[in-house]
Amino acid sequence: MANNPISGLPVGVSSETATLRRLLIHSPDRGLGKVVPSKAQDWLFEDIVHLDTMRRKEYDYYVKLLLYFLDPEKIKGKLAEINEDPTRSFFIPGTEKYFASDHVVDIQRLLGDILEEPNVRIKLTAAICGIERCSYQIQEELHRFDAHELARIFISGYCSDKRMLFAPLPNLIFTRDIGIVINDHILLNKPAKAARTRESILAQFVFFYHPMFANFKENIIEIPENERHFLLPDDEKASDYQRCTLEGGDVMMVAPRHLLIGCSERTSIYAAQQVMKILFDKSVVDKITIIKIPKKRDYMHIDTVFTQVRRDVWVLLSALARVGDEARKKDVLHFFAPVDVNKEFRILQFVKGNQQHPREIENLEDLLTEISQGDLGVSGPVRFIYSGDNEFPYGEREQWTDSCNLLALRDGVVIGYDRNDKTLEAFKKQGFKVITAKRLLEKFEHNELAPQDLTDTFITLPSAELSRARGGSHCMSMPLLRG
Ligand SMILES: NC(=[NH2+])NCCC[C@H](N)C(=O)O
Repeated sequence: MANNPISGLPVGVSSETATLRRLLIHSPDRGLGKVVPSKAQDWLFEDIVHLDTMRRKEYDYYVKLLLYFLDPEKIKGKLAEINEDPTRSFFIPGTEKYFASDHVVDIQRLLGDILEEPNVRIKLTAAICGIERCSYQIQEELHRFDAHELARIFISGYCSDKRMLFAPLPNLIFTRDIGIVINDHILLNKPAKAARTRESILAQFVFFYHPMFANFKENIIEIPENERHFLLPDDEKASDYQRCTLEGGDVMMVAPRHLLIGCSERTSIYAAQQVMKILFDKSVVDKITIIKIPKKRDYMHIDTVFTQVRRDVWVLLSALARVGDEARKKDVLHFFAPVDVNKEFRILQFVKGNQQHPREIENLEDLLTEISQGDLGVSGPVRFIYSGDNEFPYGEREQWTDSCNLLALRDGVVIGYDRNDKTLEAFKKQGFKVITAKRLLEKFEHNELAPQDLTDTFITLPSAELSRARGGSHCMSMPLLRG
């Protein structure tokens, strides 16, 4: 492989808030600018986006922040030059000025690397052309492109000669969903939505063929399908007990031996069971808690409903929590409410060796308190910050724009969207400092502050365009190494 691809680096995630050292991301690519209104919803966006704004004024800040925290040498002192470059070449894998960090890694770069190998290129081209039903002629034409351009085509569907060969992958920016590092294992997803199928083929090739994961090949887990899966009705019509789908936003590595799996619109109970069996058999974890949430577009994955901020602080949506439940029970109407509303939310905890006797946990706060105190050794109280400060109607409004979907750079230092005002107020009330990404980067660049000095801080990311894609900073990250 040319250009010295990164090889054999460590992989390991055992918590949600230990210092983030390496992660997989994907900068919005040209495919996002090709989404047409009639397909936006099918492609899991609520609207079309303005690509240039999304990149320059929003996502690029995310990358700059990540670099400052994880790989400062790549960025320190260069901010003005980067900001002034109209080509954004610093952010584009395969170009001369690309930041090429081994800590903040764009999956597009890894894809470009593996496509340098003739054997991989032939196999992957055939696989993509197969699922996208390309003609033989197109398959032949694709061999003309160099590796990095081919990676761009596979991701964006768009060819530099202005042809669209197949649909873009606008959701690849949500790298969280393609796979999950569970201790020293990597679990690959099985997407529920057709719009995300090509993503998982690309991910499968990257994890199996890129030298970066060479030492982990034995530790890559693919979820076995239902033996009779080919008899099941198409997509979502199959029942939760037969269909095998799982997306990374539903899997949270909260403590070294404890994994959470959400069963949701995207992750089926069947898949959760398969994963539990494999992880217990391999002894990767000892405890798995399954959180069943209503299958609703707004909830999608469990990480849209809660994420961890600090060992003893969590942000969550009250509607699915004890607080919301207590509020509902204050009047008598709940006696008449459709039973399924409550039944759709359930928490069951399974312990290795005793899977037949799961323990029911009544609400989210109890579970999260147990994790903080029982698994992570917190001795004091555990605090909860509610979306929209639990004030009607801001809880739901702000959850919709990812108030509960935060990425911890380290314990207590998180990145989230700037638009969720009430949630930000709630963070301030709990003693968190709030600072914009832009301001923070200026302070870093002028040596007024260093990343390691920050404590209890919420860094806000501009989000007018990004939030239309229905995912926040937690979704936009696949941590590879923490701690
Ligand atoms: N982990 C997450 N919550 N990811 C959000 C993914 C959003 C994306 N538009 C989808 O619907 O698939």
